[in-house]
Amino acid sequence: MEGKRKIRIGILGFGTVGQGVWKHIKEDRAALERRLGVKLELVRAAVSDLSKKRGVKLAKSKLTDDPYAIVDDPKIDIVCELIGGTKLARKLTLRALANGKTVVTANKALICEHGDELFTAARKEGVHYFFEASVAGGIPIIKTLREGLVANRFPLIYGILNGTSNYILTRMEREGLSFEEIVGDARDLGYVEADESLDLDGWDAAHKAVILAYLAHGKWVNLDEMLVEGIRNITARDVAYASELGYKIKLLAVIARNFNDETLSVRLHPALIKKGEIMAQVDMVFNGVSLTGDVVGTTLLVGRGAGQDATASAVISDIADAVHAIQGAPGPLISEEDEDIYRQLGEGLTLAKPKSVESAYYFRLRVRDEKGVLAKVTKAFSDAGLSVATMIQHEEPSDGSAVLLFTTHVSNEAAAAKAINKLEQLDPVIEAPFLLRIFNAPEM
Ligand SMILES: NC(=O)C1=CN([C@@H]2O[C@H](COP(=O)(O)OP(=O)(O)OC[C@H]3O[C@@H](n4cnc5c(N)ncnc54)[C@H](OP(=O)(O)O)[C@@H]3O)[C@@H](O)[C@H]2O)C=CC1
Ligand SMILES: N[C@@H](CCO)C(=O)O
Repeated sequence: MEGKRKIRIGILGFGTVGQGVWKHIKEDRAALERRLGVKLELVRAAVSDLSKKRGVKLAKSKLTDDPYAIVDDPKIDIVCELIGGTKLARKLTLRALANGKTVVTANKALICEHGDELFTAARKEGVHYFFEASVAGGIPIIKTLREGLVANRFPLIYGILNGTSNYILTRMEREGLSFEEIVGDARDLGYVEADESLDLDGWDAAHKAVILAYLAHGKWVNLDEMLVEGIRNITARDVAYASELGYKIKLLAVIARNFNDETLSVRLHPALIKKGEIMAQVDMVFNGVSLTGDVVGTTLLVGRGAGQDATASAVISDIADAVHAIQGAPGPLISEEDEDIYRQLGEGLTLAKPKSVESAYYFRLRVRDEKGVLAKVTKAFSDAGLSVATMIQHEEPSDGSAVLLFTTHVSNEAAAAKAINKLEQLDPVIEAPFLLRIFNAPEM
């Protein structure tokens, strides 16, 4: 392989991930250079506040508060966009690509919103845009999907794609705390997005689900066409109730394609999964992705989904691919820039309406503990078209109320919404009814 003897890297953003990338390239430079056959130079990193104290120390000359000094620097070959957000990051990425640089990113929000434009720009400029760290942190899911499992079509991909939510749900389960009591620790560990609603309201995992759906099925799904629900409304009691029923609560992305009627459904919501499932053992900051391919069967990948080191590992793997591409090696086996391949994958595919998505359900109701209440509640379920599978009652002697927990047989979102509406109107129901979906993983 011929090409440059030295590859120069500029980093946009020197926060959790940017510092991790810098630190590991510096610490592991000799081994990396041996493997890649080139020298690596970390040229500069851009930040917004030059005076901020940072864990990874840099000479003053290596930091700039002008990100354009990186994307416009003719000496820099690879730009790592680790700023986050979608406005400035988009501008800088387009500018770096237009300047002929290879760009590596961990920014799932940006790809979800502007992936098409950015892939087109990379294709036009004859460079690559790499994004392994954008989904599931350190798990090499992008490479697995487009290279290792290239022989497959995927009826089902599901998993835990947000480290922050999984960390919070795990500690709620283990320590009985509320999520407000735990989120600060997740922040300190560097898991939480600058805009934490991305993690807590499900958007971050939804962005990742959109990216996986595109890679597997060639279709960009708009977030407003998806069911997206985060973990904010889950109480420590729901976690305990779920446990009593034999389940754990996980924030799950589910990407299901029906190859008979060519519909695709992409959704993201907390779900009860049986404690015995391997996915239920994926705890703390770990993510898990289960891919069912028509050739391979089911493959499950588990690893750290957020945090400095795991994410740096994924970014550096992209830097290695970028070095190879710059040195003239062929690009990825199937790259997102091969738009024809992706167009063909998604041809004729329609998006299932969120209301038609099928699931079994868990309902929590607080009712006045009085005669006839159960009959009213079960009638509401049956009028909505839901069939009850199990029921548990917890008495609250302090105020004479009772908490009723129901699970249902498989139905759909339209029926579940109808049930909520009917239950809300019942006089003995004294608190907003709450539901969660139950996800029954297919046999492996
Ligand atoms: N943290 C994680 O575990 C993971 C994060 N990601 C993604 O990686 C990206 C970075 O995340 P993370 O490192 O956590 O974020 P941080 O908030 O820790 O870091 C962001 C960095 O960008 C810098 N920055 C922000 N605005 C500007 C600007 N206008 N000009 C120059 N620099 C700017 C900040 O500067 P300053 O330091 O001065 O404020 C900071 O150094 C995001 O897209 C995120 O979604 C992906 C996987 C895991
Ligand atoms: N905030 C994200 C970072 C990794 O993408 C998470 O918690 O999963």
